[in-house]
Amino acid sequence: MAKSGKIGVLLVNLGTPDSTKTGDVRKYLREFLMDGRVIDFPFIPRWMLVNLIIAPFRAPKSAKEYRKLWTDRGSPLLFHTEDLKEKLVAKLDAEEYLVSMAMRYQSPSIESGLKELMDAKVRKIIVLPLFPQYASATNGSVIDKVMEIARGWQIIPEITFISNFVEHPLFIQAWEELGKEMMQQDQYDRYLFSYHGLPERQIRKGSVDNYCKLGACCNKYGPKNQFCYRAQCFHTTRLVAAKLGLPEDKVMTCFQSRLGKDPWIKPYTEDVIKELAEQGVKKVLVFSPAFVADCLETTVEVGEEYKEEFEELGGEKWDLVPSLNSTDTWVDCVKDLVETHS
Ligand SMILES: C=CC1=C(C)c2cc3[nH]c(cc4nc(cc5[nH]c(cc1n2)c(C)c5CCC(=O)O)C(CCC(=O)O)=C4C)c(C)c3C=C
Ligand SMILES: [Fe+2]
Ligand SMILES: [Fe+2]
Repeated sequence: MAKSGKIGVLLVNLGTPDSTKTGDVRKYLREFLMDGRVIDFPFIPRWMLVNLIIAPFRAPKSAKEYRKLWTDRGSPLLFHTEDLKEKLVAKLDAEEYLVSMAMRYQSPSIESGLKELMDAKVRKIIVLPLFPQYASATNGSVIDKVMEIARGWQIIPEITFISNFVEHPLFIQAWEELGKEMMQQDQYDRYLFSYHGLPERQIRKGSVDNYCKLGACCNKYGPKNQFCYRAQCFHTTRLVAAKLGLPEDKVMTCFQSRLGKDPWIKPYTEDVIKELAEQGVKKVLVFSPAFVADCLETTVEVGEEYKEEFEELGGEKWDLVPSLNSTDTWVDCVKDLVETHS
């Protein structure tokens, strides 16, 4: 029998507040941090921590940060994801594919993205969480949410989840091209790859047969640690650095954006900045390849706060490689991911 209907594609990024008002930032933080895959505590302690401590105290501070980031088009995370979707639509066969876009938290919701696809009676859905390295807090959470929604449908079409795309050649090439452009303009003493951090506990919980010890084990990426976020980050660094021909002793991987007092995966970006300054390093180029779109964590945290820290400690140049956003090679990467999972 001939197949009927298009293939639906759902692109999902993390989410961002609806505006920079403290109330909207608080609403966003509450939804985000009440996700049991993000703060992986039992419900009551999580509720108390989020609603009595983090949301009330962090919201005004975060709102200020978001004001530095906001543009005429709103939050970069959101508009870059919209641009990515539009460019993907232009490259895919319109007879075969229908693309929608959603945010895991706030708007547009995953419910609305899936509804658009289901209303068009798609025969299959491909879900692409826009996080290159798998983490339960991000990719896992998107998959969980889609399954929760699909549970309520009478007919559940075939659904394919793309778990991660850390090794996709076009993902690596897209970073190579952006890095090259920066390196044509200046020369650097060190190349820092700063990824979003995760609580160490979350890596241990996902470690198969207790393999991951959060040490040198993560320097290799293979079947035994294929879901280890830390190992995938180190692997990304190696692949991008090799493509750019960067000398091994000038490349470092580190982890940013810690929240709370529990240990997060190391080395911490703040510590590495201090070490570099102590060694007399003057010029640093920073990649943030856990993010596919510029956002608070790249533009403000890396591009402004870490830069200030480095310069206060004697550094002279701290440049951030812009994110993939909706650059051509990245759009080609997403197109290829969709077509190979069709
Ligand atoms: C690589 C992707 C991400 C992982 C893994 C991740 C884990 C994670 N994040 C928090 C807490 C916060 N993250 C915040 C912002 C934020 N996080 C990501 C991506 C990952 N998070 C992005 C793209 C953004 C930026 C969103 C934007 O609007 O630009 C924030 C909010 C900002 C702030 O108040 O500082 C928090 C809080 C935890 C706890 C966690 C893993 C457990
Ligand atoms: Fe985060
Ligand atoms: Fe590991």
